[in-house]
Amino acid sequence: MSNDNDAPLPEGWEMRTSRSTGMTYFLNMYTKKSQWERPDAPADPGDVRCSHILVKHAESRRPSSWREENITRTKVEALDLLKSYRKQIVSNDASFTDMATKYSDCSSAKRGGDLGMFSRSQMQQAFAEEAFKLKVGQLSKPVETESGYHIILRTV
Ligand SMILES: O=C(N[C@H](Cc1nc2ccccc2[nH]1)C(=O)O)c1cc2ccccc2s1
Repeated sequence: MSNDNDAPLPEGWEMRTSRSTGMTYFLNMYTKKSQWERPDAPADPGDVRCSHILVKHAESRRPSSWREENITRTKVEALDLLKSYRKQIVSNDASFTDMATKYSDCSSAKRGGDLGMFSRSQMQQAFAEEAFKLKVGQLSKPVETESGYHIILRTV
């Protein structure tokens, strides 16, 4: 995707000037991530970018993660745990990115929960359905897929 310098920045992004170097950089107001490259506009209006927090349980498709080799919690325990994380985020006691990095059972935890850009067909249907309903910056309620329970933050 060419970086058209006249195109408006995608929603949620701001252009900043580095105090130390005077160089222009770009800051995503939702993920608080900054980068030197101008962010690409969504590859096509059908694509979105989301971050998520996943809590797996014993009946998850793959009941294992970087956090826990053998996940034994029940579905009810997983949902309760995820709701407690969501409450901390909504009450601003913790940032989404920190909570994803610490607690998400998805390998995207290493990227603050960021899944990158995706189209509807690229993610499990229940996940995509909720993700595409979100406005940029909006946090979903808990969503169930075969992987477990997720909360989804749309960032682009
Ligand atoms: O499917 C993945 N990870 C699975 C868990 C999982 N299941 C999902 C279902 C829908 C959306 C995200 C999901 N993540 C795992 O680690 O067992 C992905 C990891 C990553 C990492 C970076 C970018 C995309 C993806 S999709």
